[in-house]
Amino acid sequence: KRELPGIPPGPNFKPFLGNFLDSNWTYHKRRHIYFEELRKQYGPVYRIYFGRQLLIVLSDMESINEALVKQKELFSDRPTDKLWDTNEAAKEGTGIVWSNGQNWQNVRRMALQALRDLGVGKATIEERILDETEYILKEFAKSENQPLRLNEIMMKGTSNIISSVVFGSRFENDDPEFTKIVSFMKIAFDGDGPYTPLNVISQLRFLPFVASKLNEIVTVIGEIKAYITNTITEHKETLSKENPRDFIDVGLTSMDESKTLTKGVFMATILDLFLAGSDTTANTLDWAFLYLILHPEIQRKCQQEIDEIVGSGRTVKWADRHKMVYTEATLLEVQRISTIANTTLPHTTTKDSKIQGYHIPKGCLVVADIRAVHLDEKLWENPKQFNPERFLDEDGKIVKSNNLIPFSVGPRACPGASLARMELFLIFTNILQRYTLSRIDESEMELEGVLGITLSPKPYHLLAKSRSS
Ligand code: HEM
Repeated sequence: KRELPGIPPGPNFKPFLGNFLDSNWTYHKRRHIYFEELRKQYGPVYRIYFGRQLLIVLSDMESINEALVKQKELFSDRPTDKLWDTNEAAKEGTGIVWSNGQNWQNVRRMALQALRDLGVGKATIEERILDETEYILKEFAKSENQPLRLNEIMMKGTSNIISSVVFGSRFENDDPEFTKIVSFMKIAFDGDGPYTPLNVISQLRFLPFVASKLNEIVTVIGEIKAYITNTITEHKETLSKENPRDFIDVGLTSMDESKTLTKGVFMATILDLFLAGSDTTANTLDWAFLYLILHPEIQRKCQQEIDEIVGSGRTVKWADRHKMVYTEATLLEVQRISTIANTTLPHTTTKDSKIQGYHIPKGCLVVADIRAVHLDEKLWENPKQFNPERFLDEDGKIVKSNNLIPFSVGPRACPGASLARMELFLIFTNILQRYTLSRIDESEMELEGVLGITLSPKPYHLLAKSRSS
């Protein structure tokens, strides 16, 4: 119970459990509010104990930059050895999210290069996103004038975009295998992620209830891996190294050339792209439409801009975004105010260091509280108010802000940011071009959010009315 001298301040804690009961019980699904309270009490750099692990929370731009950018060599590792569940999942190799050192650099570089070669930021990926948007719109058409829940539709859409980038094909929305994979991802993201009680008391895994849940997870991951293995086998037979069709082709080529990219690492990387790329983007869209329903005047302004710049005769394209400043500002404001990744994933320190004068010991856990930066009153006027205009200057141009960091900063920052931005813009605008969304039940429209690995809106229904009828 004796603390190291000079470490950041923080709340009282219990032996063995640390502050676990507060973060997981008192603030169940509301850890973001717990962090908000702690920041008020202890300032922007504070500590809690997650079980026996010291966890440092950095919750202003200065401390985040000081750690993740200025001391990036010390703060860019993941605490793979300290988290029981990730250790378990990584038995056959880690992908991008949970690798460290040279292995991480190699696999991250390979994935980024592959995404670039396959056309993220270029027309190829745009076509895949627009194709998938048409399927999303078909789901809207099926539920016209009936209560509609966006989350599953968006999850299937964003997973299918990753699928077409990775496998070169999409799943049918009513394919039971696909529905199972998507609901598994949803369950995983609704859980506590790195804050799972198993990381405090790993023996909990022997309780029958927990053991059967873990077995279910192992079974679904096994099925996903079997699917990936089959797809890899099929791809091998038709592979042309000069013309990679998708991520699997790029991976197969790199596997031949590099020893670090083993089959286990490649498999884990594909799982990472699905897990990190589907729920995050789907959730941001879910928030975006919730805010538009609550602010019909902002929805109208976005639609007016779409009508003016594109009209109704063709789909909205990525190149249109330069002229659609109000819509761009609205999407930036959604990312600021909802901050679906309320904190970064856990980082760890490879040496003792100092942040804002505090001692940060080697091997502790560190997270950046992105939500705290996005709601910092020193950086934003009325931060809890939804106001796209804050991202527009007097000449109606977009104001770029270094304080908007939904994808984190430093070497661990999200490698999927370009893909995500493209998806957000194309799906958001093409839906608004064809549908007007409105609220059904006011009591559902809560903005506090429910925290799993990401922060999602409390499930809500909306009404989608075709603009052409
Ligand atoms: C709006 C959507 C998204 C948001 C807000 C988001 C946000 C983030 C954040 C905050 C991190 C953690 C960075 C850190 O620990 O410092 C992260 C990591 C990551 N994201 Fe995203 N992300 C999004 C979409 C995507 C997409 C579409 C992909 C894949 C194509 C993706 C792949 C990854 C991967 C692989 C990592 C781990 C990076 C590493 O450890 O080196 N993300 N993302």
